[in-house]
Amino acid sequence: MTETIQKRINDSKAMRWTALILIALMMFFGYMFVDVMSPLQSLVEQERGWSPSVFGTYAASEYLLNVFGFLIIAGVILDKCGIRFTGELSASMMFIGAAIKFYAVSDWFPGTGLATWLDSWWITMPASAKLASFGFMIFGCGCEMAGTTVSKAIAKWFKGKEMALAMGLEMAIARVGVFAIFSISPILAEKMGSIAAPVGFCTALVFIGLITYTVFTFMDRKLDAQLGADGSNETSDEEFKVADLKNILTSQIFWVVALLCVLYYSAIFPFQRYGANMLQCNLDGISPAAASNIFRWFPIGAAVITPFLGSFLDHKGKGATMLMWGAILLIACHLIFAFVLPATHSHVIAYSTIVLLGISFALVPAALWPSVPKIIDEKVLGSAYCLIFWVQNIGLCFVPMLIGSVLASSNANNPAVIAAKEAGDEFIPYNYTMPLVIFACFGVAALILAIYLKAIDRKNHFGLEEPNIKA
Ligand SMILES: C[C@H](NC(=O)[C@@H](N)CCCCN)C(=O)O
Repeated sequence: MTETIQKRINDSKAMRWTALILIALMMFFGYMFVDVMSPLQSLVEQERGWSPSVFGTYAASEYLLNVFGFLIIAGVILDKCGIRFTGELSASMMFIGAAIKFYAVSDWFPGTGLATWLDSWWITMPASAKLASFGFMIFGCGCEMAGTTVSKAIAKWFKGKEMALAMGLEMAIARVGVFAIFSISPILAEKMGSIAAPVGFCTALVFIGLITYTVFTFMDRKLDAQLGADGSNETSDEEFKVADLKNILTSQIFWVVALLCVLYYSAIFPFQRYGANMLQCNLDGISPAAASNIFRWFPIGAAVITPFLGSFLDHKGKGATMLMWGAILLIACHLIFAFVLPATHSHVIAYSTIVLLGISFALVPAALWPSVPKIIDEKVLGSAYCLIFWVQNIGLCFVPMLIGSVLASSNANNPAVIAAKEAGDEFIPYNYTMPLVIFACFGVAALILAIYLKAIDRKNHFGLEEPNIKA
């Protein structure tokens, strides 16, 4: 008797990579929206009166609801309702939040009753900033929930296949989005004569992301029909129970991964906010544009290398070792920025350290996210990703504030800073040594956790050092 083996939609290379492109586009547009206002800080100050501290509050609002528990609920929604519903919900929240922020910075908003009311309390925060922060908070919930949904979707579609390469490519595409918007946003704002133009442009792109994800859901429905699942919890036979969260939270390896994640990313994303200014201060006050030109090799370097490292992980493994090397490079780079760059003012050292940091930023994400399905039961994978993001978001929300205050206090008696402020100079030559040492300390703690992770993997055989594709 001949047995016919039913081919599934994700067995076709073309189909699973098409699925990846469709979901990665949602994240690409999402990451563009996140940073659309980052290069416009001074313009927003001129046009809408947002001071640097208002800008900081607005930036933190992205993570606020997530930190106060939304991401935990998001994990339950993801595991209970599946990747189709949660993806659509996240993309819709991203679009609604984006549209609110667009309205807040548009010329239609000032003079309305809502604007007058919002201006009547907490007067240091303009009405436009309050409403934009509210929109960004909703967008941030959608975007982080989408990030976890995408990881779970890739784990489902690429299980036993090129999973790490697919996750690496998805992250690479998102990083290209950051690079692209840093280049496009100032041009659009200048050409259209308003900060609302790039925000409106990216809001439209976020809507396109909602459409591409919707197309993916039709493909995923087909995969479920082939898997014989009912579509509510697409990948698992067993029903998810909220009580399962207890198993995650009491798992030692979960906490090792979550803490490693928050420590590592706290030395990356918050650094990204200060990086260009740090280069300016250490390279004899080069222009902000010249500093950005050096700094943008960081996300682009990571984008180019991440898929190769993902492919390496698929075929050769060594995930825990990659995490260790990523942390070692992170420590080395921050120490070079802290001590070698201020002493040498060398552009060659600046460029090569940025490239090294890009390699680190490829090593850790490429190894970290595909390792989660190896240590966590599939039916609670969504909750596990969300809980890791939750712990990480706490760091991303508060570390920039910590770094900002350390930068201010460690420069309080800096004569060059005092003189520049007294002279009313636009450029303030801050000394970044203390914040950079803090970033390096995060790296040291992440390294210790990576070494520990490798040890418990060796003992418990989680397979972190094993390839995803078995020959
Ligand atoms: C996949 C991973 N994403 C995250 O860690 C997000 N929780 C944070 C994204 C922050 C963007 N402002 C990554 O991008 O490596």
